[in-house]
Amino acid sequence: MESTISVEGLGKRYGATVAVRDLSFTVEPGKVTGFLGPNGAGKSTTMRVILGLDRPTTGRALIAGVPYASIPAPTRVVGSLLDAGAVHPGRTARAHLGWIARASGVDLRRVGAALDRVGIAHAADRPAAALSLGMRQRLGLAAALLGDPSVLILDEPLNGLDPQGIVWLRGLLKEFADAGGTVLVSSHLMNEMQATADHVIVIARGELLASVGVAELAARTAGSVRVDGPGARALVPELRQRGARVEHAPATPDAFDVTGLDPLEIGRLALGAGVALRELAPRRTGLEAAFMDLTTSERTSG
Ligand SMILES: Nc1ncnc2c1ncn2[C@@H]1O[C@H](COP(=O)(O)OP(=O)(O)OP(=O)(O)O)[C@@H](O)[C@H]1O
Repeated sequence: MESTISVEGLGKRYGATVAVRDLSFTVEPGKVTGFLGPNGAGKSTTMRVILGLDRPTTGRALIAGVPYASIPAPTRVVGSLLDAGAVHPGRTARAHLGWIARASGVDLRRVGAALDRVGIAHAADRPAAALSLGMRQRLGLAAALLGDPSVLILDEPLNGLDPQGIVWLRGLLKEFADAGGTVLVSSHLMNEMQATADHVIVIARGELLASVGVAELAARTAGSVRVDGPGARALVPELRQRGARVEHAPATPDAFDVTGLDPLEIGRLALGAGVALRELAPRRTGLEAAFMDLTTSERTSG
């Protein structure tokens, strides 16, 4: 079954703090949707409301057309990971999943498969307190996948994963989406989101800033290129003349960050000027630069 998440005019207030205001967006099946925003933007709050863990002050959030609380067997429709620390420290990974399976009417035989799928079968009988952060994150993912859901809602699932783990999770999410699943995943790692997400929803101060395809957003903003070499300074006037923004890289004698020209154009210019470079490398990806632009202008205008 394919399930869309729709957030409609959502508002959430905690006393005097407005965590989310009039937020509307949809998360489509068949795609990985990144959920981005600075600290305190309201991402976790929105995810908790979608999962029925927090009551909205205004508006609503629906999964496949109904609120989470109205889904008859929710773990079979929605898998979630909000806080990987939320495991009883004395309970083993296997017992933790067994407990969730029993509580949600999932066949206990799925536990072993889920442990295998997230790569912690070898640690299945260790108490949760003896698992590393990355292993607890994988256990949380196993719990999310246990009911074979069509929707995944994951809050910062990359936290604590090693580079292999990050690549593994990227593959898992893409596969899940390719099979028609709906994925909403928050992260602060822009490079990773650019590699993983098809679509991003960007919020700040509880408000929607953008809901857009990753490629489109990344293309809107050029990333910066680090240009470093003993004679690089000589290139600066020419770079500026061609419309690039050039900033001296902090704490370096000869390095500059150039925005608005691609590395090949800069390389040709250096070649023409006979300037040797030790570094000519994209630094910020388009998504990271776009995120900074979006959230910084919001901060200064707000
Ligand atoms: N239970 C709560 N009680 C009071 N204020 C809260 C509560 N939960 C969240 N807030 C406030 O709501 C705002 C949004 O927080 P939220 O955790 O949703 O942001 P976030 O985008 O997930 O941030 P981060 O990237 O830091 O995890 C913050 O100002 C936060 O302090």
